[in-house]
Amino acid sequence: MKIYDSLTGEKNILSSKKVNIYCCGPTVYNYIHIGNARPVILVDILIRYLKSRGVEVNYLQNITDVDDKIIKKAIEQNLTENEISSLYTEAYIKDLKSLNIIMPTKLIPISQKLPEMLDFIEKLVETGDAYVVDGDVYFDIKKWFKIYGELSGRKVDELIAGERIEIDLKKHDPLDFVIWKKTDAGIKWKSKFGEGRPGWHTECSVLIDEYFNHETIDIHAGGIDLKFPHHENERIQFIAYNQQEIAKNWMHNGHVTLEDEKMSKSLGNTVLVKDFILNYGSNLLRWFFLTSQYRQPLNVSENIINQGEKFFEKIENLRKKVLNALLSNEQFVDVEMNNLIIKEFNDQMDNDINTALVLTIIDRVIKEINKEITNQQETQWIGKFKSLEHIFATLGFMELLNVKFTDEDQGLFKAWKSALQKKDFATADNLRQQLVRKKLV
Ligand SMILES: Nc1ncnc2c1ncn2[C@@H]1O[C@H](COP(=O)(O)OP(=O)(O)OP(=O)(O)O)[C@@H](O)[C@H]1O
Ligand SMILES: [Zn+2]
Repeated sequence: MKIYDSLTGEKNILSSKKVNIYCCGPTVYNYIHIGNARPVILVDILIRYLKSRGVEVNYLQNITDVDDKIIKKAIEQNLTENEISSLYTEAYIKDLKSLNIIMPTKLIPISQKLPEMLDFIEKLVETGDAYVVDGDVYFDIKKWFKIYGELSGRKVDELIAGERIEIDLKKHDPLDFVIWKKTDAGIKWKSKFGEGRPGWHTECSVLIDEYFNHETIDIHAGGIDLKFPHHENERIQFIAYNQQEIAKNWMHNGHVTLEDEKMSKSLGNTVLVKDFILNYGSNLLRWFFLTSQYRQPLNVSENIINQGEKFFEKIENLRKKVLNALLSNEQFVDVEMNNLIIKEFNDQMDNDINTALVLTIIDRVIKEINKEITNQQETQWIGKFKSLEHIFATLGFMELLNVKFTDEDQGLFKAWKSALQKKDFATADNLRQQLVRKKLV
């Protein structure tokens, strides 16, 4: 398959049978909003697709459970940092489950990897890639001027001018960033530099380095907002430490916006995942992300939610029609999935996960099945229906198109039809109500 790489701006071929993926996880000081769900669902769809093509996936995600924002929240709520981070880590995992996310192969709270972080930082100091000033440790960017900025596509002087980087007299260069932070507030660890905490950019580099055995991973995912400085800094540290790239492909998703403004905790314009699911269900959120190319911004609005609801009505109508056809018949010929449809689907997924076009395939196939059921073209529609089931499972929808039933259900259905034929409407009504309760009609 081809994946767009934000570093080179080109679509690279991903042909390996074993794929290592990392996606920056949440800072656990609040519930996640639907913007935060976009990278997670994107990676989930990618993983499900790769697995459907026989690829083995090793997927790591971090939990940032040490951070200034957590300390601030703990002070505000008169709780310990650990209480705050545990509460929101649990909430995050609960959200992942409600979103039908395949859990990462490993989910690591960064607080568990302090010795590894310190080893990493100490080595960077030894090699002259970092320097210590009064208990803080900074990454020294000057050796890396040639490649620093490549990911965000900006030259070093543009970065200095554009980012209004705070003047810090301790730094040798304005672009140097802290990798170990001296602190007297909040959780801290002892180190040879004094008591402190690791910097956020270092946490991801170290986790990747350790878990993937110093190897360049296949895909590094995350929202576009993390490109600079977070990913730029992750990359440069890894290169300094290992003399090789951190990732072969950088996969950045566009922002979810509300009234065309980035949804973000800091701006306070968030829709929480748990609230969205309560109101519209998690399938609708997944569908919402499928509607556009993942690199594009995506605006949430009443209009798009209405469109989503119509989409699921269409699926529900199809499900009932299929059930009716299946329940009315004793036997169906066993038909394989429709290979042409699966190929069309795979082709779009292979093209940098072109889900917007996948949705048009789904729409067309639904129309065809509806028509073929009406015309009783049994062998055709069953193959198409099976392909649709495969596509929905690969996209990670939950309980969609469920047409399972027991012999008893079929007995009930037949009794209803027979009562109708005999014009025994009282019995028919009663049987129908039972079928409705079982969602069979
Ligand atoms: N509006 C958004 N649209 C898409 N992805 C987003 C959005 N906001 C955050 N993300 C992504 O969610 C993941 C988790 O990010 P993080 O926990 O750092 O968010 P955050 O700092 O809480 O964001 P914010 O404060 O901006 O809401 C990152 O990959 C980030 O890029
Ligand atoms: Zn990261």
